[in-house]
Amino acid sequence: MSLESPDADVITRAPKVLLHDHLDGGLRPATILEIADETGYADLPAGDVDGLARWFRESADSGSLERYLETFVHTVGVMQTPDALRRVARECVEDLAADGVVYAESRYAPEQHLIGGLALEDVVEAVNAGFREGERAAAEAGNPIRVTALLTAMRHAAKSREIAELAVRYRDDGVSGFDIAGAEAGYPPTRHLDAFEYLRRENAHFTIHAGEAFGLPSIWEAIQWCGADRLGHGVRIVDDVVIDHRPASDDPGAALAAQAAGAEAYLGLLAAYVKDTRIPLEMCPSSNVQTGAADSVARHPITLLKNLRFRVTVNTDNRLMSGTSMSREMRLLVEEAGWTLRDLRWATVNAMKSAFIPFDDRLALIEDVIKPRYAELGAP
Ligand SMILES: O=c1[nH]cnc2c1ncn2[C@@H]1O[C@H](CO)[C@@H](O)[C@H]1O
Ligand SMILES: [Zn+2]
Repeated sequence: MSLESPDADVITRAPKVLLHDHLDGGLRPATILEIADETGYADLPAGDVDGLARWFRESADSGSLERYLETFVHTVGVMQTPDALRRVARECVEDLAADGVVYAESRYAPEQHLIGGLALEDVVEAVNAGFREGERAAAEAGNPIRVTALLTAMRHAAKSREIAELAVRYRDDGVSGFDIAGAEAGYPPTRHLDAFEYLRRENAHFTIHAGEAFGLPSIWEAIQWCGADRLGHGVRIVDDVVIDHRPASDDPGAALAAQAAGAEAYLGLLAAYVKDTRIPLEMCPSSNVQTGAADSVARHPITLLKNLRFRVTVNTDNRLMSGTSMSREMRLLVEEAGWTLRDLRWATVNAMKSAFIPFDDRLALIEDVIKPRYAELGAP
């Protein structure tokens, strides 16, 4: 085993922190089939586990965020009863724990789970019950994990204020924050300013999907108008980084090589603000390759931003649509972008520092779990 290039086994054993994972993007294919059968959902595009898994991966591999998002119709379609929501949430926790995740924030949009007649509160309570069951099962299996929920509002809809109020109502019951998601182009974050201003008055936390399918204006609004604590993706911040007299986004591979060879990076005012105020970037390499926000993991801006010491974190986004896991995202970064075990530890500590749970809880996980377990793996 080498620190420079940790192998798959070491990566699986390493403690991980996951801030950006959609509950409705991480179902087990077998579970989708079983719930569809039980609830009479007849629209699934495949009738067997392998075929369904392949359909999600291939359909999400479209180069467009809008088409990628169309695949969620089937996961959301089978998440419309309390039993289904509880089961999906429990399995999510078990799957993350088995992959070495010790703390996760799992997000979903309650407003998308009302088709079967549930109230917003029913949705949150069913998911919370599943998370608690999953935590108990994981602890019994020897993989303790803590999971909190982020409530997402869909950016094309008009429910953000209501969902923000729901997040505040459940802040002492398993919900740690708020998010907006969905198609980015045409739906700027300021459309939901009322929700964000309300959350700030309530001293609540939120992240915003920004700088994924749309560039700097979206990131700027998310931070300077809305006051986001973190950025979902934020990859396009590289549009505001110049290396060798060219925006790093012109040719991310060349920019990375030039920076590694010693070329200075010049940050625009927005990039400097994001870096200087340590705004966490919830980066999701495989997802971005599928939606066309990056052309490969090797050339994904995450590595340049890590080298420039932005507060980078590694995330899965949608495990089902990307056929991925935290271990796989980390393995790809090691194998294709030269990340070391130290880099993985650094990103993990970054993520834990950036979580929406109280500071003392974050510190305890860093000092009592993450650092000692990385030390055992040989990364002091
Ligand atoms: O990468 C993404 N960008 C924007 N929206 C997303 C992404 N992944 C999932 N969702 C959207 O978030 C909803 C709630 O979880 C999902 O239903 C999907 O529509
Ligand atoms: Zn996302």
